[in-house]
Amino acid sequence: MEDYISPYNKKAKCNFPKNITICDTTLRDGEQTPGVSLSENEKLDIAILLDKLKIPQIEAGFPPVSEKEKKSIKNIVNEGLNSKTITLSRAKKEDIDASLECGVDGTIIFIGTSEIQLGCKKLSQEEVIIKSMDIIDYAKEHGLYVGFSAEDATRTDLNFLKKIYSEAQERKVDRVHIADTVGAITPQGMEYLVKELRKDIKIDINLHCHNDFGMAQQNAISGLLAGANIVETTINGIGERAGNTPLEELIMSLKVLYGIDLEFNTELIKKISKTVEMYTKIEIPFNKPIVGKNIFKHESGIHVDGVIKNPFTYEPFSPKIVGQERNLVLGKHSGSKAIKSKLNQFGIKIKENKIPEILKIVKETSENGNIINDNILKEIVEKI
Ligand SMILES: CC(=O)SCCNC(=O)CCNC(=O)[C@H](O)C(C)(C)COP(=O)(O)OP(=O)(O)OC[C@H]1O[C@@H](n2cnc3c(N)ncnc32)[C@H](O)[C@@H]1OP(=O)(O)O
Ligand SMILES: O=C(O)CCC(=O)C(=O)O
Repeated sequence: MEDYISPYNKKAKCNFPKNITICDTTLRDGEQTPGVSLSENEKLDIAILLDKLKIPQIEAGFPPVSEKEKKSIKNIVNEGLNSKTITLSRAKKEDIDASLECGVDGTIIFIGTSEIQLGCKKLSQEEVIIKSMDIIDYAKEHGLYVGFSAEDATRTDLNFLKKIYSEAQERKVDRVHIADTVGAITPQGMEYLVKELRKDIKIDINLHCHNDFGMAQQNAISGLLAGANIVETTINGIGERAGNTPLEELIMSLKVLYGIDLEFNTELIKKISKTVEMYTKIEIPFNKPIVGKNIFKHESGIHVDGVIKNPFTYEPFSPKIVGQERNLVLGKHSGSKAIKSKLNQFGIKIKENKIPEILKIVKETSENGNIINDNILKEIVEKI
């Protein structure tokens, strides 16, 4: 693989579990982004791209939302993808029935467990255990792969959390979810919590991290290092409020920085990111790690000179790994090498002593608030 990262990464001891996997929830939590409503075809397109990327599990939706939502989930199931399809369910039999009707492989049963959630729903801890175990039994009896999510787990009393996860484990759920529902935990808090839970919980632990403080990815990595082994992600990090752990950032950090290659087809990342941007109408910030349009774009003269000589002077990995392209642009911060490189690209031959003149006009044009596109550069050259 083409990259050039810090040699100190390997010096630090990082004991990741062997069986890390990803469940992508773009089509469920991602779609909960206010204002987003994906059509059946759009959902199917995204699911197909996730499958091509080789994401093992797709959370395809939340069936009780509407008849159309159920139809979208059924369409994805009927596509016969390699990725497993799962849904979200409340602790209600009707939700499990709806998931069964959709024909998915599994479902995640969630219920609020923190004091604030229990208070709002007027439920005691005991009632929550009884309610959720009943539904877990029901879902398991009907052959579903079952995840149990303690909603707001990171603000839930630890003894209660251990108790409810242990009961779920006894009922043979396939995994438990630590939902950091409002992004309220730190990476160190997540490490502590996962290590505590790992004393009792031997099944898969899934991390559902929200990004309210920009910590979602760090929390996921910290949780994995502490012994959790599944992360829920969304493309472009969309989702409730500040969103979820971004799929592209997590898998590329694991692959490039930590050397954990989950064998995804990462060259499809830019395509899937653009598709989600187009369908959700949520613009990707220009500086969004991995997929933003500035990630492999260089204007500063010293950087352009470096990148021309060796791209790894100012890039940690090669754009083609994620389906991006390198882009050298001209502006106020350009140097002569950038001008020469652009002229070469256009096959324009010009005397060496004219380059400073062109550079001066390029800088002035940019400082006057204009973008120097290819045509403007050609006009400048013609003038000279
Ligand atoms: C943390 C998460 O992201 S959880 C997922 C959140 N996603 C969504 O809410 C998106 C989809 N939601 C919807 O389409 C609707 O809210 C529906 C169809 C699910 C429910 O609609 P309504 O029946 O009209 O209920 P409404 O949304 O107003 O209120 C939620 C109800 O669900 C109950 N509820 C919330 N969580 C759960 C749960 N895990 N198990 C059982 N009931 C629950 C609430 O207590 C409330 O019940 P109440 O009416 O007795 O007070
Ligand atoms: O854990 C999950 O997958 C569902 C819960 C959730 O979406 C949340 O708490 O934010």
